[in-house]
Amino acid sequence: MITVEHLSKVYGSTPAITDVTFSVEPGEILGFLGPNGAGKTTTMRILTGYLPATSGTATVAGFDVHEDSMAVRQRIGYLPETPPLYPDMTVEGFLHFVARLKGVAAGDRPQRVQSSLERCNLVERRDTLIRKLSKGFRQRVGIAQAIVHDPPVIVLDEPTVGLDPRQIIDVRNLIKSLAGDHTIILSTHILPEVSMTCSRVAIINRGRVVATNTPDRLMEDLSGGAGYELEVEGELLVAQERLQYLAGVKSVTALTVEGLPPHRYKLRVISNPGTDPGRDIAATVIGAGLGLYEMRRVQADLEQVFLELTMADAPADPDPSLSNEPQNQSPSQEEAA
Ligand SMILES: Nc1ncnc2c1ncn2[C@@H]1O[C@H](COP(=O)(O)OP(=O)(O)OP(=O)(O)O)[C@@H](O)[C@H]1O
Repeated sequence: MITVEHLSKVYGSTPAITDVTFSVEPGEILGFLGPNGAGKTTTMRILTGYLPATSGTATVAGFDVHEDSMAVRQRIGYLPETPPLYPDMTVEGFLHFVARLKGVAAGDRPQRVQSSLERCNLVERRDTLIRKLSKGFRQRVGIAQAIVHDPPVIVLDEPTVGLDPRQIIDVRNLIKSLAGDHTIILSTHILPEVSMTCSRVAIINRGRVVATNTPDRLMEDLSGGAGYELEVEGELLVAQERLQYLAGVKSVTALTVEGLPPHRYKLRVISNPGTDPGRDIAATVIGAGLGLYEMRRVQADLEQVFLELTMADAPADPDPSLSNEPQNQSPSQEEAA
């Protein structure tokens, strides 16, 4: 549905994106994840036909974004970082206005407006002036204007920035409900956004795509996988040697940890996917006459992958917003919503 090949954009002499290539299949939600300034908005704006690329090509539903920019705009719903809303219009009036701008036939407009009001849970606010809406409701109006012409593709640039945790859950659920019928690209610098919402993720850093896969595969392939962390007393080499030959064990690494008592050290034992050698690990350590002071299961996580991919060549003072998810939000709240 969307193909991006070797796309580059240079502003003056500043390269914003370089050789970006990825594709999105029909019905997928692709998370475009990267720190601030990575090139997400630039890519979204090229895809939606608002900005010409310096080189490379991109197509949406078979149309070239540069050559057939009008055909592309008709097939894309775009929610920019700051949605273009008219504060003195009512929600319904604004959606009618946008439907007309997007070329929806006059006879179809009432049905299209009603459908996007319903999809975005705005029916009860249809007569409210936009300036009287909370930020969360305004964001829903932003999404409603993006889908009012029923485009096959939706592009959402940082759709939950500035929302409170409850509003974030509502908007994420809304986005998920749009998948399947629509193909969606969602740009974000918030990690949990992609694991909770997206079927696939492309990680972009300093203008280059550094990984693309499902969140699970990225974690499996790049974070080294799941396993156990042990605190052991005795001979480091004995423990390492015995553990690495156990069935189901992929690797054993000694960790550098300050402040441990003499002869104590920590080991990370990574298991092969689909195996759980925990029982054998404990038995082996004790069977070798070593002391086992702690044994803790470690999960592969997307944050580790993201940091490995984006922080390696980052400046000394990294951007603290990389994981600026509100702390009081949890997957269980999302489930309950
Ligand atoms: N109009 C412009 N003129 C010059 N440089 C620009 C312009 N727009 C963006 N850039 C630069 O291009 C790079 C990519 O910016 P872009 O806005 O695409 O990143 P982003 O990932 O969307 O970041 P953010 O999350 O902060 O919006 C940055 O270095 C930015 O400073």
